[in-house]
Amino acid sequence: MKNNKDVVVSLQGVSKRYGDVTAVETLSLDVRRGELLCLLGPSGCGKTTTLRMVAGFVEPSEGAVVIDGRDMTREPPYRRDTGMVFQNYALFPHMTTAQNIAFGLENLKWPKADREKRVQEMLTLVELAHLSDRLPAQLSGGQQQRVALARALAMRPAVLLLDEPFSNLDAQLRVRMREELRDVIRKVEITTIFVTHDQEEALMLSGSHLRHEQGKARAGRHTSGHL
Ligand SMILES: Nc1ncnc2c1ncn2[C@@H]1O[C@H](COP(=O)(O)OP(=O)(O)OP(=O)(O)O)[C@@H](O)[C@H]1O
Repeated sequence: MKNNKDVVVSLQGVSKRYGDVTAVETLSLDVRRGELLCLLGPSGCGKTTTLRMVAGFVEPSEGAVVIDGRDMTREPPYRRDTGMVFQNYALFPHMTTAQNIAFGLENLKWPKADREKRVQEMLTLVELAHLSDRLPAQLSGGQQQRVALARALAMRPAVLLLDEPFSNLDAQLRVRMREELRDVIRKVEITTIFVTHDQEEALMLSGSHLRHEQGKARAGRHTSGHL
């Protein structure tokens, strides 16, 4: 039997409607601690909306979003203990690599020395220590993606959320970045939800731990299990 303490994210009958459009319909799923869940499906099937409901950027029309056992359905993003990497990275253009990574830490009541130490740890993790003073415009796409990942992980969130993070990269770099991301996720052992429309990407990232959510995101229509 599943131990509920192991469930980090639980979507319970979650729907989202925009007027006549139903983006997500009564979706229920659990993500356990340390699990990497790929949401895989064609454009428009509701993957991004699902991820945004977990992050708190979109409020469900129905259902509940439970994170670490607490009902977060009506809570704002900053209270949810999630870190998100967006398709376009959403880095602050006027801030250096180190400043971007430090951004979320400013709101924590950590001593300055601890914050600086954490930024250094993150720079090392994503191998960007030598580029810590560069602005995003002076970085390659892959490097920007790594800054976004480091920023999302810096606050030690319970859940890492990734929305097609490689979509702006060329094919060769995409493959390399997938491997890097998989290594980083393994190293920090973080619970992760990854959105993609690319089956190869989903398979490569989740390996033997693929839980496959394909087609329209609806309860009863998604298959779940390990491939
Ligand atoms: N703010 C919005 N207002 C109205 N309709 C929306 C809004 N956001 C999403 N939708 C609709 O909801 C459906 C699901 O969108 P969503 O972005 O979640 O899909 P997706 O699977 O992530 O697609 P993609 O892979 O293209 O990003 C689509 O039909 C979309 O047009």
